[in-house]
Amino acid sequence: MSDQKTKKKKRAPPPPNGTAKSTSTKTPAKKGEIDKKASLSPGSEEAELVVVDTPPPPPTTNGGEDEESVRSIASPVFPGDEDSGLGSPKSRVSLSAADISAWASSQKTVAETKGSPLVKQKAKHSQKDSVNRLYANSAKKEAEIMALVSRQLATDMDKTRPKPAINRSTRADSKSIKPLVQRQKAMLEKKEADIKKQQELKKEQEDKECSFAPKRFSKAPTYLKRKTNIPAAPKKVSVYVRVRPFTSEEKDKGSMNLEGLHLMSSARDAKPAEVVVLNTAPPISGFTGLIGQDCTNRHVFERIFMDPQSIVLRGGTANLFSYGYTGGGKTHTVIGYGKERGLFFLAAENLLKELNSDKLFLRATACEVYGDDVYDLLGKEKIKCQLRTNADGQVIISGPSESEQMNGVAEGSNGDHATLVTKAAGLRSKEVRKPEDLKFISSTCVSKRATGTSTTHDQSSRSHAILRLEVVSKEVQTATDELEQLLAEIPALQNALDNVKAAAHDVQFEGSVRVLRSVTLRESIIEGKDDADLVIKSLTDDSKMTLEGIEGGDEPKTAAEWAKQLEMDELAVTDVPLPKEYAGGKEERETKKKENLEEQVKLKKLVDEKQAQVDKAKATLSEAISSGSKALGGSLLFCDLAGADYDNRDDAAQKESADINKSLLTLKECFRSLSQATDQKPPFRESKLTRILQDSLDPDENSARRNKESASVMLVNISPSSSLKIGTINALRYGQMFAAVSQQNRRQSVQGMDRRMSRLSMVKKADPEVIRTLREIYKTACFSIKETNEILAKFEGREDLLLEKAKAKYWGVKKNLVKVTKSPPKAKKKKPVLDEGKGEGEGEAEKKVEEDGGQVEKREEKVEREGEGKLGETTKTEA
Ligand SMILES: Nc1ncnc2c1ncn2[C@@H]1O[C@H](COP(=O)(O)OP(=O)(O)OP(=O)(O)O)[C@@H](O)[C@H]1O
Repeated sequence: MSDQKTKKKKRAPPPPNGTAKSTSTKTPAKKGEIDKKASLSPGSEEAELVVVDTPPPPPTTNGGEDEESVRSIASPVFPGDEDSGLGSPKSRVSLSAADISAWASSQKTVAETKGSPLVKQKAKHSQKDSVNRLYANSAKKEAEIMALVSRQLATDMDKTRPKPAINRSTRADSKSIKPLVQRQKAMLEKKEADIKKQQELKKEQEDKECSFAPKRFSKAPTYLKRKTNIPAAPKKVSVYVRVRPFTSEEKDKGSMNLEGLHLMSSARDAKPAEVVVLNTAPPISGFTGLIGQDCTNRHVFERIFMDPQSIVLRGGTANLFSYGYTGGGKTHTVIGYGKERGLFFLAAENLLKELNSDKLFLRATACEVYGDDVYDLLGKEKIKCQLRTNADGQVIISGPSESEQMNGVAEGSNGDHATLVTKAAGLRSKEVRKPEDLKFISSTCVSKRATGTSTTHDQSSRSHAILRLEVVSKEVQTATDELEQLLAEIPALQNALDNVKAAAHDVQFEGSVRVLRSVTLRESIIEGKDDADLVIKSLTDDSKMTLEGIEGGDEPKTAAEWAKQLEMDELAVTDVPLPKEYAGGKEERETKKKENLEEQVKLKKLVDEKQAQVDKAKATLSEAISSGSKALGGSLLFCDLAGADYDNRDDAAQKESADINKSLLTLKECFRSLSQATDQKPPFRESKLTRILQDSLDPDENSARRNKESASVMLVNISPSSSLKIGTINALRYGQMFAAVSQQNRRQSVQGMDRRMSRLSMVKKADPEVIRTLREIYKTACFSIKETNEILAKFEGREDLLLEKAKAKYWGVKKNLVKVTKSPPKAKKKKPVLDEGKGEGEGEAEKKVEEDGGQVEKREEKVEREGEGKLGETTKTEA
């Protein structure tokens, strides 16, 4: 920056009473600023401006055996050259020696130009003119090259074939093309065979994977992430109805069967429409299956839960929901009575048997959601819990919090920072090493559930109970506990640090005063009141003020008027803190400030140390998991849902029903979303029940689960008794809604998903060999890497098709299906137009991509039409 330009910032003059200190009035500039200014020599700013409009550097030659004749006229860019620092294609246009010297002199002229903006502007214009002239020359020459090369190629290659897009840049001499094509044809045939073989092998491998999930979705969880807006694969959701037998009480009362109710199990392979549960008009049907009165719990387990449970062995989740009115048989099915063990027991027994390891066991937790509250059911008393979301966005259920003294942190010197760690324990858990260990759940949890009067019963379950069993090992358990302990300490330490930081201000300042201060200083100094500040005595409504300690200060003036009178830069009204008064004066204040700073440093160190420990604990946990069984982290979830109500009861009871209905509807919407391929997130956040279930139903990418597979089964438990008709029909209708969203969406999405998956699998699995071959073809056809990349991006997921087209078009490899009309598309006439906004190369690349893509798409259309037998006039293969 020139010296004349440097403006001096003036400070307020010392007050007339002479109390002003000679404190430096200079604004401390930031380090970066000083460096920047220091590095700018006079005229460097102008030099920077010149760079913007600088034409391309002199041409650089590219290697190649047969290209001398072409290269002497043009110096195009080829695949592999883009890293050579040549810049955009525009900058690579060939220039003659005269052009170069003209360019160099214009460069010099401009670089030397300094002084008034008008001169600079003029220099820039003349430079621009010269560059434009150069480009116009180059474009003319380029057109000549194109014509030459096109003619040469036409004689060498099939004349009926559309000309390769060699119009802008070419390296290969026309003579070299024929042998090259032959060599590459041979190479290509070999590659084709290899590619086919590899694809077959891959397919075989994929088919072996994932025995439970439908094969077409088996790979989905690994690369279908919602984050990338790619629809997630539908999750397996099945909905069954179980009809229980009459109880002895019902038999004694002579209860009648509900008319039209099917009591026998449906065939395993029955279609949902065939699974009629109740013959009403219209019939209640559409379920995955009906489990009749003939089935024991073991039958039920084997039919509906054995398969989903196999996911747990791979670290995934299997969820069982039971729904129905009181007396429908939920507890009988899930927990079991007497000798008839429930699915909870049978699943755990089966899982432990399958795990077959002393090192692995299950960790059980149990909680219930009642209205808007969550309770831990496992233990002597029911404990109210909180739902919170951790740093990873995962929902954590935490019990009552406890505070304890933080290690290594003493009471702060001012007594003003936290020294207690507040930790909230997670849900209480029990180890399950053998199925009998589950007994405590039936004895404690079930009895503690909230019950109440529903429309039909006085012992209706009014809460949703959630029981979980997770596969763990001692190492994983220890590492998890340690990590949780450390994670609980970090917020407490951070709080302590924040408190000390906040106290730093109070140690130094007390109250504030309104002053008139230079705008520059206002922004750069946040210190308290400075002796040089102009203290405002009064401020009027029309922004005029009187000042203290200034001659004539009692005359109200605006900030601008004061600035003018005092010959200062812009002034502004600012509130500044007042330094705190200590008995020991400034010295004591400085000591306090120093102590506070030391405290901050100490706590910051502790936070950093704790964070390092957390990282280490995470690594330990991760190591414990990865070195252990792949079943680690797998879980079983059993959810006994509260029955929905359709009554108009009053007050609390109605609110209770509303809460239940709301959460059930949200659950249904989540099922709907899960069972279809969508990039929409299921509405988990809309109810506490679904928030808790989210990580089991649809673990997202932040989930700690190693395997994010999950399968859910909804079981509607009903009584056969006609006396419970209303409750039974309501439960069935509710279940039918779940079944409908699951089946219908599944059916719909299977086709869509098939298409998407086949495309996505291509996107994902684009064979490197195919890509490499495509690159070679485009390289031979003189496409730059940039152009090639654009074409590949445009045809992402359809590389195989592109390969066929490209082979046909550029290598003359005949393709049975690919046909073109008699007249090949006319090559677009190139215009050597150069606009400032878009470089020539860019425009051409776009055109070429469009052209290529357009042709391929047109031909695809033809092929499709041919498949329909409508392409009678098509006569000639492309080659
Ligand atoms: N499949 C079955 N076979 C024989 N008895 C059954 C069956 N299902 C349920 N029962 C009996 O029906 C009665 C009610 O069952 P259960 O207690 O499981 O109902 P529930 O839906 O859990 O009710 P609540 O919602 O009140 O807990 C019990 O006496 C139980 O033994």
